[in-house]
Amino acid sequence: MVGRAHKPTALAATPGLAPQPTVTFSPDNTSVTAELPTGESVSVLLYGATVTSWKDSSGDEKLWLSTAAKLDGTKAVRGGIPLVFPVFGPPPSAPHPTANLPQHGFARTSVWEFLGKSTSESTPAEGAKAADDLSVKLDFGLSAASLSAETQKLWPFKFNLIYSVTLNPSTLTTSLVVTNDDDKPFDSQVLLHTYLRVNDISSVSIQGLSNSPYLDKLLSPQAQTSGPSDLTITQETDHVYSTPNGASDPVTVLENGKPRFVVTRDNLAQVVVWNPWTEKAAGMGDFEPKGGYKNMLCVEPGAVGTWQTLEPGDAFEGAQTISIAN
Ligand SMILES: O=P(O)(O)OC[C@H]1O[C@@H](O)[C@H](O)[C@@H](O)[C@@H]1O
Repeated sequence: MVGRAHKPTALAATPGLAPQPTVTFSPDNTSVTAELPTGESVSVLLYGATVTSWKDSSGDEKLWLSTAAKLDGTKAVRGGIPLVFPVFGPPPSAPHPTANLPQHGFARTSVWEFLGKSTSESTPAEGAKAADDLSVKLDFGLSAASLSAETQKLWPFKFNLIYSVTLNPSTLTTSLVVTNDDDKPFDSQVLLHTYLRVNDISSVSIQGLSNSPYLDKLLSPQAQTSGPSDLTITQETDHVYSTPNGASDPVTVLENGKPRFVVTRDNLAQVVVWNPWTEKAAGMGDFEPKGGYKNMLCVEPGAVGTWQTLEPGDAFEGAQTISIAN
């Protein structure tokens, strides 16, 4: 799909230097994988800059990916972390520049360019292993020029997106910078559509979304306010929370009362919680196994409550960090 003459390879081993992260391309050049010397890894498909895998040091997968997900660039990936831009959900029916775009926009169905990697290592705390501080960042880019002529016509703005995926031993950070390169303003929404892997949805609870205004996309009227209890998932769920303290409210996913993931946000005021449950999962051709809804929970930080209007030359940045809590 994407040719790349000079593939990055593992950094050369220098005697006396601590082992460094490796970055490798898949044989067909469609996906890039970074691995820390301690064994954690992350893989990103150039199609959509979709994170398709995040593993801890024991090889345990942290993201849910459908076994029927299309990874060949014919359809947005069902699972991992698809990237939503410039519109969340079905486009508005009222006249708006995003009105003709597909559901969740074009970022998740466009081929991104791999811009490079960087590594960092802070001074380790006394007694800590150097590798504990080691991180690797992969940068990806997408601009109007790389969209198909058809998509450029549907959304006629010059923009630049830089998506960075940073792997630390116990965290994954994904951040998006949107820059308006046009001479007119544009509106956009951003969402990081993270499919977390859980052992059993019936033992999951979610902290950090209580007493919060939210839209229930399955109900009319949609506007609701959550109660004081932790959220549990017992049926199809499609909620858009605007937490009281905005992006500074962390969201914790627990299983059997034990924290598994903590999601923190930067500049992303909303959190979508989505689980398709039985019927919706059954109706999605690329959702397999059908019982997979028991093993996934989408916790999706986003700026989707309103439109982010960017003036020419201005930029918007939003990020999530997912920490493994046990
Ligand atoms: O099937 P898609 O386009 O990937 O969307 C999956 C879900 O994504 C969620 O973010 C939306 O809130 C849901 O309404 C939607 O059904």
